[in-house]
Amino acid sequence: MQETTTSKQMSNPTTAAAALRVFFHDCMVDGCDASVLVASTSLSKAERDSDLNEALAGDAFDVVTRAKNALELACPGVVSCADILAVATRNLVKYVGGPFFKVRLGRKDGRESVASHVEINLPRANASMDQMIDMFTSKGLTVEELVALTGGGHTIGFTHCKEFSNRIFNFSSTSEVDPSLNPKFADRLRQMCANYHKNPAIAAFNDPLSPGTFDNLFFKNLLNGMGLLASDQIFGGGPKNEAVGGAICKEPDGVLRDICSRHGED
Ligand code: HEM
Ligand SMILES: [Ca+2]
Repeated sequence: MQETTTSKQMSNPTTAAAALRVFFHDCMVDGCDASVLVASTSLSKAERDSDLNEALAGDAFDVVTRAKNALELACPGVVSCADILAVATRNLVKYVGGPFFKVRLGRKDGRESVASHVEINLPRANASMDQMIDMFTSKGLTVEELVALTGGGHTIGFTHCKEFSNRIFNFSSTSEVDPSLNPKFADRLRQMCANYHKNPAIAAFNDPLSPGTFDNLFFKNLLNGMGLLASDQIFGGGPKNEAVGGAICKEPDGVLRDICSRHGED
């Protein structure tokens, strides 16, 4: 397993982010049961083919397939794809600088994969804070976990221009770009995405300062107006994001404010 994940990451450095997002999209929809890997049939449309999963990167599916093939040869019918996805993601996150943690095994692969379950369980880039909180707390995750997991997810990987184009082109009748964006960052994004209609594959780094490393720069970016997605920037709080109706740092109870100040200070 270790060998499969390491060699895949070395040959395709986008694999870690790909797997982490697929794991997130799997777990949020009917639990971590690998239902996101299941293919559609003529009778039913699977999660994989829902609109929200359209851009999941092929490297993630490939690394699971490779590990599954190797494990089936060694011990047929023992290790589930759900466990493989969990362990592969852990290994890959560690490889790009993240923490090591033990993964408890024994997940069973789901028999059901229903495309319509995706939309109600996963947030989009224009989700409000309340929608994100509702989705996470309905799975037993706290608000702090929502922020930590999203910061952990978006410290690596890419986002296609269409996910944030409304923030950099024709934002409102008074402003071309979202005022919560750092103006220089917005300029760079506008140049990069100028032709995104013609070339929808153009994508920007989620964390422009350290795109391939798992670290806490996501949080520092937010404080500088460099959250790529509107949903990310909501977590930034502070005066810059009043326009998008944040902010987690402004909560009076102190708990949420701690998350921002902790990451903003060090
Ligand atoms: C909670 C709100 C979240 C929203 C609205 C959101 C939304 C998005 C969107 C729109 C993209 C860009 C997809 C594309 O253009 O291809 C993306 C990428 C990504 N997300 Fe999230 N996400 C959220 C939370 C998370 C969490 C909790 C994780 C993991 C723990 C995560 C991991 C990732 C990763 C790794 C990528 C990059 C994928 C790649 O480069 O292949 N996200 N997310
Ligand atoms: Ca990073």
